[in-house]
Amino acid sequence: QITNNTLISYICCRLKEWVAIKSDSGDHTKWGEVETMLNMAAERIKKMGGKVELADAGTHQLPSGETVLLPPVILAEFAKDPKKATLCIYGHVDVQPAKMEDGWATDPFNLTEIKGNLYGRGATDNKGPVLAWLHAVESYQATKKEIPVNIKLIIEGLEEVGSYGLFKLIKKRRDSFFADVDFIVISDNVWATTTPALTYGTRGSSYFFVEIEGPKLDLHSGVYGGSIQEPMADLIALLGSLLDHTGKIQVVGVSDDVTPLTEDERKLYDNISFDLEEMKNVVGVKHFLQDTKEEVLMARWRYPSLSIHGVEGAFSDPGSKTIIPRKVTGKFSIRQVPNMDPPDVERKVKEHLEQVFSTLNSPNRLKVTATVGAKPWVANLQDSQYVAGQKAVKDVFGVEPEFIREGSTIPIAQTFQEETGKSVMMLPISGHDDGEHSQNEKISRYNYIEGTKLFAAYFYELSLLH
Ligand SMILES: CC(C)C[C@H](NC(=O)CN)C(=O)O
Repeated sequence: QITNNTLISYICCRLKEWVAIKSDSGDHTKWGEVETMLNMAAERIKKMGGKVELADAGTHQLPSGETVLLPPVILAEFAKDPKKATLCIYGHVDVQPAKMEDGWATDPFNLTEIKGNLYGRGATDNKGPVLAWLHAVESYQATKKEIPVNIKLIIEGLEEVGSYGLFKLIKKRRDSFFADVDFIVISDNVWATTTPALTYGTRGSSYFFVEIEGPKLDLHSGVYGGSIQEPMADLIALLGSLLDHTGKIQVVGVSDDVTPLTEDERKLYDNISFDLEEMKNVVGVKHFLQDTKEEVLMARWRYPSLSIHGVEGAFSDPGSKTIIPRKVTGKFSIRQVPNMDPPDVERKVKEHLEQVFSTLNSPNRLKVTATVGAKPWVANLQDSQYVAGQKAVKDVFGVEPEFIREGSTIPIAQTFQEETGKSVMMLPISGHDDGEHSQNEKISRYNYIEGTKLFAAYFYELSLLH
């Protein structure tokens, strides 16, 4: 007889094993770890009786021009009953980079429980939720209950860099793997508050590399300083031209196509129990750029934003070094919303940077590369999946879910909807303070376990729609 506590320890141990794999997809030289993680997930699904294919995702050209082989994508399915609806679950097992030196309180790759929270890179984004889906399937198997829907899985290892190869794979498998799929569900985002939520929109994203190349070598600033135009100074001028102090993007025309806010949409914000003061404490800021709850949420979810992420090649170690770096690459991204179009945004950004660069009269070389190019996604709230999701939340948590959008990007969401023509819903189980991509990312035991129950209930509620 297995007790509840033993079972919970067991599923937390599984998350510990998954978090221990450093499947950071940001650096292509480390994609071996991503493959290890995919193989581990594939083995787990096989042990559960699933049929697994590690589908070839093709190749990808890096900004450097080098072509690399992509890690495979897991396409899996459990026994099929033609009388039941088929649900396809999407998730990813790659993670963002993480280092102790970034300011983690515990080793990011050693899942550590503190006061009911499980800390580790990928705990919430997205290894925890992927395992929760598998555990929901296993809960039916272990209790010898028929799973009320047919289950398919698509699990990738490059979501955090823009899902390279996945767009083509979905097109290729539209009439085979996806032909009998009725619903697609994704759990790769967070609640807005402590109330469970159903997500009906995510922002898209384009990621930019701005390279400035100057002298042949890094130079001594005492010897050459004052006599050459420094790449870093050019880059700072370019990066500084992108945003004003109110957060408004300065690239001409970039925000022109944003869908206007309707009264119906505005009303959706009234019922969200988002507390501005609490959120200020969670992130540690004195104030947001906007004043009201609605304005802050809209800025995060339904308007575009530009963020500057880093500079490669600049001196960034502790201590001082009197160097003029020869080549620096600035990195920033623009989150996009309906009806913005990533290729159009990318063209406007390149034109803007070239125009500003021309005013610097610099002898240095400018190169701008755009990657990701992920479209925003918005669902129809009348979609029947939302009825099933709403009921499942009520079954498990005893409350009505909040209907929210999400500021981050699930690159493949819109492609799923466009290419397969199937209904897509996001059913998050991650907490609003889980710190995706940040130091001390975590998932609470509560969300991990109750989230598993939510997924099991969702299978049941979905089957009632069919
Ligand atoms: C394209 C991005 C890197 C994708 C990434 N997605 C998530 O974090 C989803 N949880 C993002 O930065 O939005």
